[in-house]
Amino acid sequence: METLHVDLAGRSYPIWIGPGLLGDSARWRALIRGRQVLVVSNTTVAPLYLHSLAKGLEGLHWSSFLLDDGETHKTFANVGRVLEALGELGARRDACIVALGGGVVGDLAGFAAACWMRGIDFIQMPTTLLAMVDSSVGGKTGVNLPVGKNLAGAFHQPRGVVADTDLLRTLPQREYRAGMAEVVKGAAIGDPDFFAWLEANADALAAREQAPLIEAIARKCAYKAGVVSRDETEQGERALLNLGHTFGHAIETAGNYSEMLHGEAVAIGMVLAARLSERLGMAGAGDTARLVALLGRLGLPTEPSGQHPASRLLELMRLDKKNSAGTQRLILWRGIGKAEIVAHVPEAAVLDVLLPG
Ligand SMILES: NC(=O)c1ccc[n+]([C@@H]2O[C@H](COP(=O)([O-])OP(=O)(O)OC[C@H]3O[C@@H](n4cnc5c(N)ncnc54)[C@H](O)[C@@H]3O)[C@@H](O)[C@H]2O)c1
Ligand SMILES: O=C(O)C(=O)C[C@@H](O)[C@H](O)[C@H](O)COP(=O)(O)O
Ligand SMILES: [Zn+2]
Repeated sequence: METLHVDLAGRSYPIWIGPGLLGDSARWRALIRGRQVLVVSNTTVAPLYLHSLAKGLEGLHWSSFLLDDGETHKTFANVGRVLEALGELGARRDACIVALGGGVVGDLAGFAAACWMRGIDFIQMPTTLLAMVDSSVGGKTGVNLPVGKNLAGAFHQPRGVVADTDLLRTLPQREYRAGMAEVVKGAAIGDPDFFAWLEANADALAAREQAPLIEAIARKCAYKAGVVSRDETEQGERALLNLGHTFGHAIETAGNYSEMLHGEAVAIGMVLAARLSERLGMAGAGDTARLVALLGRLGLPTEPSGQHPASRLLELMRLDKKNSAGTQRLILWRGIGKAEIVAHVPEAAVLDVLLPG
């Protein structure tokens, strides 16, 4: 098992990564301070794993709330339903939410925890690769709105992250690949050695071999934990974790959150950001080629589907949270491991990379 930490003054928390952690309740139960627990999960994950979690909750006053499955259910209305479930539990300020699921469950349950009585504890129990390497760490919680992705939310850190890698055995292949996009992203932003390691281990990772998989999860989490510890609320460096996301979120929103998975949209978004960096003279074509090749070997898409007009995607990008006073701020790069925040990116150049061919 690997143990990492997010270091925040007075609110530091552990990230545990490895097999058998769901059954190791002696470890994670110590994170629960009160007697009341609401487990938030979904209709796919709960039948697989809620019974194992329940064994560790014996003696506590707990209930569960199950979301319907999918990104389209990461909504404000469902936050309201979780809050109602907390009301039915009679949740006090020392109650705790346990988020058992992928990034949709984790983001939404975390946001509900931030709202109930202005903030109660929650624990992230990620069950997808994407949630283990990214969404469970760092305290970004929230929901989608029809006009844009993650536009309502709060920074609210969990008490801890319990990433039981055994749970990945039931994860569908397409979801596994999508999680790999966020692993590649971490390396592409700031860790060229990790990128080279991913290139060397791409076949083993694509084949879901356990040892390199656990190493990849731990390396990505260590990278993200460092960034979050230095810049919890995205005043600067943390924005780099958005590489590929301004494009990716526009692609997800244009498809009403149902055409493409988050990780797939991010993979395409990173390639578009790399091409834009080339066009602006910041990076060379060789770096884009390495990125495209690695994503391709991991089974990820690297080209937009062409289903949505470039003008529509550009319009959606204008509502990105990183923009200010009419200025498009994007995360671009100077090559592998060297991402930068760039303001005043000319819209014509953005449109150029969005246009097909
Ligand atoms: N907060 C953050 O920092 C952050 C970071 C990255 C992504 N996100 C968000 O995360 C979301 C995407 O998360 P995701 O990729 O985990 O998607 P998801 O939560 O929709 O889960 C993917 C699918 O896998 C299923 N599933 C989950 N665990 C399973 C398991 N062990 N076995 C079988 N099936 C399983 C789910 O039911 C779902 O169908 C997006 O909303 C994205 O915006 C947030
Ligand atoms: O943790 C972060 O910071 C990230 O940006 C991680 C992203 O992978 C993630 O998709 C996040 O939800 C995006 O946040 P947003 O603020 O751009 O909506
Ligand atoms: Zn992401």
